[in-house]
Amino acid sequence: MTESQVTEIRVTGENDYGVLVGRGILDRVPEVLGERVAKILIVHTPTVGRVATELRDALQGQYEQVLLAEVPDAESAKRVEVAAFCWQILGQADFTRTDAIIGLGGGAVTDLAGFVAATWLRGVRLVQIPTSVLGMVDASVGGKTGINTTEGKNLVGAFYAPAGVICDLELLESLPRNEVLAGFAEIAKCGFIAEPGILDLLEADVARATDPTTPEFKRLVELAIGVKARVVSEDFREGGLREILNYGHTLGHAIEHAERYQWRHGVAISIGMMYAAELGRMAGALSDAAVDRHRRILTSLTLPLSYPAGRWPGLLATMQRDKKARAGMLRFIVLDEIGKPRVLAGVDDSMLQFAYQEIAS
Ligand SMILES: NC(=O)c1ccc[n+]([C@@H]2O[C@H](COP(=O)([O-])OP(=O)(O)OC[C@H]3O[C@@H](n4cnc5c(N)ncnc54)[C@H](O)[C@@H]3O)[C@@H](O)[C@H]2O)c1
Ligand SMILES: O=C(O)C(=O)C[C@@H](O)[C@H](O)[C@H](O)COP(=O)(O)O
Ligand SMILES: [Zn+2]
Repeated sequence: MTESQVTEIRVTGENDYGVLVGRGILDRVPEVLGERVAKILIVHTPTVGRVATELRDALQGQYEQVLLAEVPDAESAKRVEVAAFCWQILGQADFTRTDAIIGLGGGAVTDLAGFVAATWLRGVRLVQIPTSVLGMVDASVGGKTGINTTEGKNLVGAFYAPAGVICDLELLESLPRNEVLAGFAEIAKCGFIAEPGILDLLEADVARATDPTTPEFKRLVELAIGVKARVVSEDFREGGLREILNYGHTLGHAIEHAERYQWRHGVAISIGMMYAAELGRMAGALSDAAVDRHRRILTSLTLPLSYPAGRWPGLLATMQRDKKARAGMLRFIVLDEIGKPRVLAGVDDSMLQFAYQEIAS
């Protein structure tokens, strides 16, 4: 694929903004930033330093000041000390409410940049430019921003909508293959919870589906963003429906915490989805065939499906801090069938452990 159309997927409801998907589309940044912006802070990781510098150079003549904030890579960016480093730059450069922040990087950076934008002066303009598959299909799209704490994943944050999101598929050229595949955990998630067409595309030819240069890849990115945009448009603040986007995350986040945030999110979520599938089967509805489909698809993406047996007590303790828990009661998203998610609450610990035994290594 040499040329591609620019697709715009809109998030509506409480907020209204577009998610652009195309190739070589960073010239759309000023249009998405909108008028009146004078100063811009581009928050990025070292891995996309060259893109950040080129973007700054391209914007420099058009704005009063364009600054770079290079932050630590991956989950190390999602710490309060790093947010404070960004706040310090904004303070020292006198950023006002008409100035803007650009998040440029993987999901960890867009989560951090979003949180900084939400908190600086109680909210300044934010444009997200995700550079990983996961950032494009999920993290940058729905306005969930946040950082981790010692106690758990994403425990501090805000719902804060961007002015727009720019998914330039050319930026994926430098993304390592294992990161591409980790991002596909969230694409598969959208397939399991709402869009079985995603699963069909993955099953038809996983090599083409996961090759960022193919039309199939672009289609999958658009389908996954479409699922997220539809859900977020209906329930931005997670009053109910939005919880389905957390499929696989109750255990997945506990695994990330157990691994001290050294694992990729998508890798942990893969195990979490396999667990949720087993739980769905035990809760009485999900068929053996659907559970096997989870296993086949996640395996075809070379994602893991199991976690050591002895880790269960620690995982169970961490899951108590999951944001879906209510009054000390854990709640999971499970499927009755592919495309039919629901909340499963009030499950006793023995059933939870029984399901874990199915994925324990
Ligand atoms: N806010 C949300 O709704 C939401 C949704 C899903 C995930 N998340 C969060 O997103 C994070 C995971 O995102 P991720 O998988 O992108 O991880 P990440 O941000 O850690 O990026 C993965 C790795 O890829 C590198 N990278 C990114 N783009 C690159 C590029 N173009 N070239 C070379 N290297 C590149 C990064 O520097 C990093 O080393 C987690 O913190 C997760 O909690 C948030
Ligand atoms: O957008 C959502 O809502 C999601 O749950 C998407 C998830 O993929 C994402 O990992 C999110 O950050 C998890 O949110 P949390 O509220 O469980 O921290
Ligand atoms: Zn996720």
